[in-house]
Amino acid sequence: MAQALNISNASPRGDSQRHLSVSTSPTAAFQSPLSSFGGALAQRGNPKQLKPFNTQDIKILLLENVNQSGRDILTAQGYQVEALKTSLPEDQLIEKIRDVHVIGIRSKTKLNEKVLKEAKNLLVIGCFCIGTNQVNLDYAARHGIAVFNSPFANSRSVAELVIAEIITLARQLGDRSNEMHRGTWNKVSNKCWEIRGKTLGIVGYGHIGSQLSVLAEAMGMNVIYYDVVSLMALGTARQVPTLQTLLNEADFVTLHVPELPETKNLISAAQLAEMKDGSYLINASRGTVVDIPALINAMRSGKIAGAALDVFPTEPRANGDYFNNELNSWGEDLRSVNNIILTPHIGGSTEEAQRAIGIEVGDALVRYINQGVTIGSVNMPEVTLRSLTAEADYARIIFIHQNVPGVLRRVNEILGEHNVDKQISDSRGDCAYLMADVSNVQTSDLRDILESLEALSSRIATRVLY
Ligand SMILES: NC(=O)c1ccc[n+]([C@@H]2O[C@H](COP(=O)([O-])OP(=O)(O)OC[C@H]3O[C@@H](n4cnc5c(N)ncnc54)[C@H](O)[C@@H]3O)[C@@H](O)[C@H]2O)c1
Ligand SMILES: O=C(O)CC[C@@H](O)C(=O)O
Repeated sequence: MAQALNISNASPRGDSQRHLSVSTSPTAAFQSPLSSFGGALAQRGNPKQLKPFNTQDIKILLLENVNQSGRDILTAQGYQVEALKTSLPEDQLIEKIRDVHVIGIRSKTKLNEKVLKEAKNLLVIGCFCIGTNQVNLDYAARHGIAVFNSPFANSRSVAELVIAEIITLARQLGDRSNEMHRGTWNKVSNKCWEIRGKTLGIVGYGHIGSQLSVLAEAMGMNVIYYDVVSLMALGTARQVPTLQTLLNEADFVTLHVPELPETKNLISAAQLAEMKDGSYLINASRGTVVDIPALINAMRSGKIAGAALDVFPTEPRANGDYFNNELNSWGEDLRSVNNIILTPHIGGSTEEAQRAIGIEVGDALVRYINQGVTIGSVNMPEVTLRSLTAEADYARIIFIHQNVPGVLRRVNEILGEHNVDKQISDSRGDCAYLMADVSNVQTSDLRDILESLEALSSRIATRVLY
């Protein structure tokens, strides 16, 4: 089995050095020729396996109860996988992240600059969810750390939850059920409605919003939507030109936008005032999108007849933790309002969605670790090459570098002395990714190539796979 992987990674400022030569240990510096280069894996006629390292040296930390499907894919590769059920407090996260090559998270773990600065060996981050707002994507790209997510595997689950919430709010089911649990019979129809013929206003008509549109029409609702880009309407839905138009016309407003500076408090006192009297608000996007104290006021005044919140600006770290004023200053006020459904960020939490996410992100991580393929990355250019042929003396060179003029000329000077079979290069923002498959290279050639590439001032990270 081929055995040596060299990954070295330095920040553009040169303040961190990361070397990985895992014929013995992932943290040992690269020194020796790649001893088993062109070994048993290279069989003529089959695609070559780009797994030139001892897979058991790759250390992976999975947090927040990543689904078994993802864990299985990673452990089947032979990687060392540690899986924890919760997120970690920042100090413990920093301790752990220093040691690992891969981290898998969901929505709670904040991989900000402070944490990522400590992640000297980190190659890749897997977000086992849709949202990637919890990761500093630019910092990661500038340090050669690719980030992957699962862009739509839980969209249907969220859309179904919202349908359930629309009916639950329209019929005040939460309050009736709570009363029965307390032993009180309260048979009322006052301000309980059918949803047929009502207007649903969808803010953000992406993967979730558009799924929801189809389901809502099947229930007899009229659908309007507002999005910052012009998007094809499904069914008989209608795009409206402004958020205000949507708020003025909708009986139910549901939010499906990403967490961005522009979506912070997208719904605050002024927007709630624009909504129809007795209308409903649903937020299963991100907690920062709604100004919750303003919502509490609007519900207490009767302006808003009901709300469903699945996401909150600050969410507890683990199951069993309290949702109270220590977490968010308005926690107890929110809990006291009538006809409000509060759920613990479970929009995407179904068996189907979590299993699909585990497979999608697990596969993307394996492809990146073993082959350097970035298809699906949310912070790096998306680059792939077909598999190497099974020749013994082929290698794949990966050069992640700053996107500045003149780099390709320098790289081509280095690689130009060898037989480059295929090469691809792409850039995204400040980061560029070059992948080249070279043939007829000996181990001494590879060492020279590596040393020359690493000497380039534009270098962020260099990998050789063979
Ligand atoms: N509650 C959950 O468990 C759960 C599950 C999945 C996703 N989410 C959240 O839902 C969000 C939406 O998911 P998606 O898959 O539909 O995303 P998406 O990227 O497919 O769609 C988002 C849409 O919002 C639009 N948009 C962006 N800024 C806007 C603005 N200011 N005003 C109006 N429209 C705007 C975009 O143009 C896009 O069409 C995710 O970013 C994630 O944060 C939550
Ligand atoms: O599973 C999670 O923690 C996040 C779910 C959802 O918000 C997502 O972004 O996919």
